[in-house]
Amino acid sequence: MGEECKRTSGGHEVPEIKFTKLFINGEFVDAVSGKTFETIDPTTGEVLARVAEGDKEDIDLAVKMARDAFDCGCWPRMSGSQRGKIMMRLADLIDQHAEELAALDCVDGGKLFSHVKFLEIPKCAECLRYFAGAADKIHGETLKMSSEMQAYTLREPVGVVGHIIPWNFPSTLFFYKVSPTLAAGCTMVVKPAEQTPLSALFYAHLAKQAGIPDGVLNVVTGFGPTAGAALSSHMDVDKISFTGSTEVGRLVMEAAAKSNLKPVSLELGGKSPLIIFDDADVDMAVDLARMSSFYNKGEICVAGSRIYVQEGIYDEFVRKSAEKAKSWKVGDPFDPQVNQGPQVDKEQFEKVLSYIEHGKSAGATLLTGGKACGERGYYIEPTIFTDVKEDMLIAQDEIFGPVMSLMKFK
Ligand SMILES: NC(=O)C1=CN([C@@H]2O[C@H](COP(=O)(O)OP(=O)(O)OC[C@H]3O[C@@H](n4cnc5c(N)ncnc54)[C@H](O)[C@@H]3O)[C@@H](O)[C@H]2O)C=CC1
Ligand SMILES: O=C(O)/C=C/C=C(\O)C(=O)O
Repeated sequence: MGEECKRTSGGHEVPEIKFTKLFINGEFVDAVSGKTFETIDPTTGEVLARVAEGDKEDIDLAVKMARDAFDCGCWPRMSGSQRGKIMMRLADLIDQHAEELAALDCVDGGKLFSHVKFLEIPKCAECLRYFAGAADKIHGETLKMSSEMQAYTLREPVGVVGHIIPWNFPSTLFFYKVSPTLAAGCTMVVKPAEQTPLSALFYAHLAKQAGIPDGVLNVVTGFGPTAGAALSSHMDVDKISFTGSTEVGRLVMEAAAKSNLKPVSLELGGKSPLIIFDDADVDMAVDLARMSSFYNKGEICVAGSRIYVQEGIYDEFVRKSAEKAKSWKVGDPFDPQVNQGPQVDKEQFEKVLSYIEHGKSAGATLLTGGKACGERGYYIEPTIFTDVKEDMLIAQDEIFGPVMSLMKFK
């Protein structure tokens, strides 16, 4: 990883953390309050960096800068093809820094380095390129109203957009939100999750290098109830987009309704079922179920963590799933042989362990796993329960951890 590598995590080198301040109007600045917060390396539980703690005053400043940038027209009135060109440059810069960016999400969020480097970061660049291509194809419609009259529609940028990002896919979800916003000609304030603020600040730096004008993309790191709430209730934010828990999604919608009735996009939790019938290829189904439940340590909104298996193949499915779970390697997320790193933080770690305890006390059978592992950090064994009943919490709640619940059906 070159000369910048100075520290170690799980025995591997990680890059120097260069950006820890808020990014407002094209500059890295301290929070108005001067406060900072710690971001933790989940492989060790130790402090990785101190990051500026933005709150309402910083959000106000960032929104004002985003408004000024919108009103000056430098971005919304730039031709779509020119905006697309700048977005393409940003995509190229992301490709060039893939290793460093992947290392940041790995140390900050416990994500697998190889997955982030070879899957997520390229997907972020692809997402930008896709929307860069769309930037000059934002069409309206022409309607013939009568022989004398025609009506037409124009699509216009909505204005200043607020984005609130979770910690499970800090890069992917940053670009799922930021790319279409840039393409449409909007300006924005992004609030990354407090657990994983580092890559967003690096993206802000790259955005400036790519030529995105000052004030178009602002990043305010900080906590949900302060910075996040200030963004969603802001009177001068024209639209808010949020990915995270259902509980906070409700708060965001309420804040939007109570302030300026801004439109809201929410991407929330889930408890996706997999339904596996007797005629399925059992080996393939076992592999897919394992990936579906344990991918990204189960920290994904589409985790297929409740699995219904038809009675004819149930016993075989259970036996093979137990074998496969045992070969699923948990450990240092920089190690290419490892399948699963640590949960993102102590809170999630404890929450997942408490669901496991709940499953046991509710009468489900613990087939494999069920414990924390490793000498330090927030690691949990891939865990499978059988004999799960519909009304158990482990079959109802989004666990957001490596826990699979198996249920037999006729
Ligand atoms: N759909 C998804 O991808 C995600 C789902 N979750 C679910 O939520 C559970 C709890 O995780 P948390 O980190 O507590 O999620 P969360 O919903 O609290 O956090 C997500 C984002 O919302 C912000 N936020 C928190 N409170 C806010 C508020 N009052 N106003 C505006 N923004 C606010 C946070 O700072 C973060 O940026 C997880 O166990 C999981 O079940 C969590 C993260 C992502
Ligand atoms: O598209 C992906 O690779 C991952 C997306 C994850 C989410 O949207 C989520 O967990 O909320």
